[in-house]
Amino acid sequence: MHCISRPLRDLVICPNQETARQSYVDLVSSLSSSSMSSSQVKPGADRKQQEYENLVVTSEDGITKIMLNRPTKKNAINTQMYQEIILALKAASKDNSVLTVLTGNGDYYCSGNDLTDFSGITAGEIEEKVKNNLDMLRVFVNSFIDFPKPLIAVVNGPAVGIAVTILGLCDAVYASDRATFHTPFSHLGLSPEGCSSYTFPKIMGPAKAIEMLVFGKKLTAEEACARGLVTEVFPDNTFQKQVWARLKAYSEFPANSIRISKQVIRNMEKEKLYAVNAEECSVLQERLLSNECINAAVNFLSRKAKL
Ligand SMILES: CCCCCC/C=C/C(=O)SCCNC(=O)CCNC(=O)[C@H](O)C(C)(C)COP(=O)(O)OP(=O)(O)OC[C@H]1O[C@@H](n2cnc3c(N)ncnc32)[C@H](O)[C@@H]1OP(=O)(O)O
Repeated sequence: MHCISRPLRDLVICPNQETARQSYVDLVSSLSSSSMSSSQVKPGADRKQQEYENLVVTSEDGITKIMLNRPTKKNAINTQMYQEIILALKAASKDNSVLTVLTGNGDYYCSGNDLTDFSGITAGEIEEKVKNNLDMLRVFVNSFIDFPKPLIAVVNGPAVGIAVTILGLCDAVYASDRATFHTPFSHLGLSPEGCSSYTFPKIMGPAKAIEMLVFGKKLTAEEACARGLVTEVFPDNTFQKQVWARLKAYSEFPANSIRISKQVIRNMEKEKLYAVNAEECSVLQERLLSNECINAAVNFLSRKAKL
């Protein structure tokens, strides 16, 4: 026989409105007190700090903040930082926070992939290094695709390369009016990653996506907002105050409802995004070994070229 809990049974069969109302209250409180599973979140008041080499991660008022922390290198993402972001996202996906925020320390949001990553290795080692890095990139991008609760980018300054493409997998993007958005892949002999070959045409239409991803047009924050990549732009002098007040208000919404609604909106696309990510990484693996790319990296390292 099908078994229903006492408050629910009372609710279903009770003829008296008053008793029914009380039973409903009992049911709701029994659900919230006893059956909160580990995958459900409740807004936490915890504040914790885990040590990373290249990130500062804090949790407060239901918001976990992951701050890229290599300001002297414009927050360029090196191998260790990729791995730390993967770990920080994993931890944030399981913590009590309602929202997770990515931001940068200093004047840049992020200058993209660390172009010195391939320096100091021999010609014989390069193929293996590229393969390992691309395996890591695939896991990195998948951790954005899989992230179970709203992931918000607080873009405090210029963003380059992978720091821009990954925004297409974020759920909201708030930008300072000082921020710019630049994907100079062709300039570097590279090709799009972060699922941008799929998300950007969806967000802004193919012609505008090609202007960015193929021809490397750098956008202002207002232009990125007009194209739908950025949710809202704030004046730089009030940026932090306004954005954090907004996020604090959002973090007070019912946590499970927010998380489930994000998943309903995003989950439908997951399989497609995994496939796009795998294809982009496979194309990029060849690109990274091309003369076009090696020459661009050498030019940057020998200080002959920057953006
Ligand atoms: C894991 C798999 C591989 C994935 C590959 C896919 C690629 C994705 C991408 O992200 S492509 C984009 C790569 N990024 C760039 O091309 C930016 C390169 N940097 C610049 O052009 C400039 O540094 C700048 C415009 C970002 C800033 O210029 P400026 O304001 O004049 O500052 P500096 O150039 O003096 O920079 C200060 C300091 O930071 C170092 N730095 C900046 N960006 C990077 C970077 N991307 N990689 C490594 N280092 C970077 C710069 O060299 C300076 O260091 P120094 O003080 O000289 O030690």
